[in-house]
Amino acid sequence: MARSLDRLYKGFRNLVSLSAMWSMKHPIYSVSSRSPSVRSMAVLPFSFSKPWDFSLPNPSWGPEMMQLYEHYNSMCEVETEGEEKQESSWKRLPGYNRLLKYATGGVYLSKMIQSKARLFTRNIREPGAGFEYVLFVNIKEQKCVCILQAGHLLEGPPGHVHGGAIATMIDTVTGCLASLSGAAMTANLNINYRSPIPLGSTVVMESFLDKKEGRKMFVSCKVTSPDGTKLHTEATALFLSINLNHLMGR
Ligand SMILES: CCCCCCCCCCCCCCCC(=O)SCCNC(=O)CCNC(=O)[C@H](O)C(C)(C)COP(=O)(O)OP(=O)(O)OC[C@H]1O[C@@H](n2cnc3c(N)ncnc32)[C@H](O)[C@@H]1OP(=O)(O)O
Repeated sequence: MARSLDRLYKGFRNLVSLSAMWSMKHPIYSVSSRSPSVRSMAVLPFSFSKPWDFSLPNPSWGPEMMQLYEHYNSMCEVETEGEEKQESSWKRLPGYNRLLKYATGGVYLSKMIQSKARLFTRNIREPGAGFEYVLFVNIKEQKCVCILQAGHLLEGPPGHVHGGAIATMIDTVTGCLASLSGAAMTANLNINYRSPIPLGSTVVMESFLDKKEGRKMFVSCKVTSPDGTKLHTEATALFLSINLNHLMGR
């Protein structure tokens, strides 16, 4: 089992390169004109044979979410300098509800633990109802950006996003950054909620690796409005790299 876990984590590391391939195979929906009624009726074409990539646009995505997606997605494209083609340091990460299963071609932790396990942030099937998000990473700059559209099932204070839902997404974005070079777990997460996030709105979450000391990774995160003028949330987190056996209680 330890060997399977090692293979599994190597698979996660391959996600970054896999993402480019995946986006070529799955053309983006046309979402230019959207009304709320169209959004609520939209149904994702879930496939039971192929993993569904939740980080590609669906009809529930509003104009701000789409605009930001297109902005970061265009930065993932191959850069050309004169005749030379250079791979961009930005990558879009595909988003699966069983990340480890689909990232590793069949070897997955969920099955070892429980076949019904699903990634917390990807388990609401109604498009637009829960966490609609896409993650972009810049390995060179050790930076992760998440574009989040928070759906109506994430309500905390009336009309606004629950603080726990915000914390979940901060943990996801910072955790993704910390896990790029190996498995890591959150040891500490400090959050300052500066201004409430309206339900249905889109926010930008930027995460940076501030410092690395042995197994410790100090990561920060900032949640802002799409134009960056309004600060919603700030956070710092400590992640510790782990041996995957840690999760198996060894
Ligand atoms: C995971 C694999 C998946 C891979 C697929 C990737 C998918 C990527 C996308 C998904 C994204 C989602 C990401 C979600 C990420 C979570 O939500 S993880 C879930 C929440 N976190 C947990 O449940 C962790 C529970 N805690 C633990 O398991 C253990 O306490 C830890 C954190 C692993 C640390 O234990 P340990 O390895 O035994 O470390 P320990 O020897 O106690 O301490 C080492 C050092 O760290 C310091 N330290 C430890 N804890 C703390 C603390 N809380 N505060 C300050 N310092 C501390 C110690 O003081 C010590 O310092 P030094 O003396 O060396 O200077």
